[in-house]
Amino acid sequence: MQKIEVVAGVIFFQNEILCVQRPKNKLAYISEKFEFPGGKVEHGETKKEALERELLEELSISTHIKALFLTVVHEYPDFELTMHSFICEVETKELTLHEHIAKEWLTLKELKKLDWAAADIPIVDKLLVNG
Ligand SMILES: Nc1nc2c([nH]c(=O)n2[C@@H]2O[C@H](COP(=O)(O)OP(=O)(O)OP(=O)(O)O)[C@@H](O)[C@H]2O)c(=O)[nH]1
Repeated sequence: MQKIEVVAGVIFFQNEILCVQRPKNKLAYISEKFEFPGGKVEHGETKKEALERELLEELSISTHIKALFLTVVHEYPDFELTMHSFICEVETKELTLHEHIAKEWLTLKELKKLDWAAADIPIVDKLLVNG
């Protein structure tokens, strides 16, 4: 099975976290799901470099990447995903959606109301436990 390695940012502005919605996709299980922004690590890049690049490309934002939060390995029907999530901070909510179709800034207790990609659920759960 195809393996994909992805980095994703859990981006805080004060006590709110940025959640972004993917566009429609032929794979129903990721189509229009919410996720933490990021993308694939390219050859020769560190994880942090990949995340900085993806956040600039997808959202036109620069973030302060603080620490690795959780690595999730999830088997989707068509590929195996390894996703490294990092806690990040921004100083402004200003951004532009270049690929996603919607965004929400939510507090921890609001996160569960969204329809998350399955691989993101362990990240959401850990955020809720850590409070
Ligand atoms: N970035 C990101 N991808 C996720 C998350 N959860 C999740 O299942 N994925 C899946 O990981 C895969 C890679 O994501 P991506 O499409 O953002 O990567 P990318 O921008 O480098 O892709 P591309 O350049 O091929 O379009 C997608 O199939 C996506 O559905 C998440 O929270 N963040």
